[in-house]
Amino acid sequence: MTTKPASGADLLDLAPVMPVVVVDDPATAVPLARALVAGGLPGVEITLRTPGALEAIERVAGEVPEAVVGAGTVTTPEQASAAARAGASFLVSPGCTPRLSAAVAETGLPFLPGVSTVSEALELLERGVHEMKFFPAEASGGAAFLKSLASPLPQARFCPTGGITVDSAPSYLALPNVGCVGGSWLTPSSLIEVGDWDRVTELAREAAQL
Ligand SMILES: O=C(O)C(=O)C[C@H](O)[C@H](O)COP(=O)(O)O
Repeated sequence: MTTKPASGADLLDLAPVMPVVVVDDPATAVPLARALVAGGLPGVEITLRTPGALEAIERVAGEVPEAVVGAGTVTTPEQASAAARAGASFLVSPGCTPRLSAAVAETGLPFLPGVSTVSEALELLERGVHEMKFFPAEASGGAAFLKSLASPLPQARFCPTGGITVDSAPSYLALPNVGCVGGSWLTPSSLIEVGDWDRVTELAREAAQL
């Protein structure tokens, strides 16, 4: 059983990569999570973009205690509470609004709110939130943007996500203000559809060593 993250800082320190997954068939979520854990990546962010996502979270939470399963693409207060009820251990959003923050606070779960500008990061820092997702990372300036924030906002730490690959991940991970990167490259739908869990484990192993 993996220790559950208690804070955003714990999430950033879990592993170098947070796999971001789109699950169409909830039955695939359990072998998928096991494959990621076998490769050395305990975290799995299941995006709330498909009808089966909440069931997938529920199954992983119940059947894969070694995994740390969370919900991604949390964009409404209702999704935040539904994900918590399904057993999510953390929540991730591509952005952040006051309503969403309030709903997430009620769940008591660690949360990575998304930002893509300096002012958004400053606003979170003002509220005492130091760990954030940087989304969409590549489209918003990539590693160069985050590098520029390290001096003026040294208290902010990021999980950049969006367009990152195994090749571009090291340039982010080398920065002092990056804890981990998020990405979907470990779990392409082509592998999920055919159930090639060994390949997912290989990709996870490669990512865990970044
Ligand atoms: O769903 C969310 O909460 C998001 O913010 C978007 C995801 O993090 C990205 O879609 C993952 O990025 P890719 O690795 O480019 O696929």
